[in-house]
Amino acid sequence: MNSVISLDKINKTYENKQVLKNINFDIQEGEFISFVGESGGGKTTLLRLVAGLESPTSGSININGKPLAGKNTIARVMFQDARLLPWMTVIDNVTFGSKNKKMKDFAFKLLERVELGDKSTSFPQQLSGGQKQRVALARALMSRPKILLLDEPLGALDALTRLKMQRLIAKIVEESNLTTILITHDVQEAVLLGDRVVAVKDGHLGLIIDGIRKDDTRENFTEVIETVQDFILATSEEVK
Ligand SMILES: Nc1ncnc2c1ncn2[C@@H]1O[C@H](COP(=O)(O)OP(=O)(O)OP(=O)(O)O)[C@@H](O)[C@H]1O
Repeated sequence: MNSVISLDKINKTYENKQVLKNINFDIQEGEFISFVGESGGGKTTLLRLVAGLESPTSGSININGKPLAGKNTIARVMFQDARLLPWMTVIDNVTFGSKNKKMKDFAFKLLERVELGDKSTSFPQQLSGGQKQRVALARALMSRPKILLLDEPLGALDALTRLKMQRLIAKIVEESNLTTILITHDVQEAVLLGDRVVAVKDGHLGLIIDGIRKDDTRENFTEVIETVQDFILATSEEVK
């Protein structure tokens, strides 16, 4: 199988602080990888490198076998805040204001997929937090990316909305065969959504474990969550 994302001996240093340490990791097409771990462990930095928003201090990132130079054009990022433009309607936020008929038709389809078909002419301030994130998801899908990078996108949502969004993201990612990286502080979310769950420890990929999407018995689910939680808690104590 071909790796869509391949990280080879990645190091990243900020102002003498080494944030990522010799990261080697391959992600296959259509895989969903969850990164969890202590705050400041380097998860967002890793995601920014894959997005091409920053470069590694050393090592290489290959996307579909080619070295990444500059912005990753087949990836889109979704953040904790939806970052919608308040003066534009929902549909214009998705099309970036384009009046092109084909783009608008596609944007409408995407809004239907995120169950917001009836909100296309609303403005962001008329939407709930979950609805805003769904617009952000539709906007991320507008350029038909192959890679979706999710930086704690559900972090600000209430528990029930979060559960609904998790299901929606899982469905859309599966349908579109998107290769996905999710950063989350929620271990349950990481295990539920991820084909693999990676606990990031002090700049290293500490624990790598299969999620439960393909093997979902309740017993296994609890076991996987506990393993990840134990690892993260042990990590925090060591760091202190
Ligand atoms: N642009 C920057 N300049 C200097 N230091 C930075 C920069 N970006 C990140 N860092 C530092 O790198 C470390 C890792 O940050 P990063 O945001 O990747 O961690 P994280 O695991 O995503 O944390 P969190 O879960 O809190 O978002 C932190 O110590 C942070 O202060």
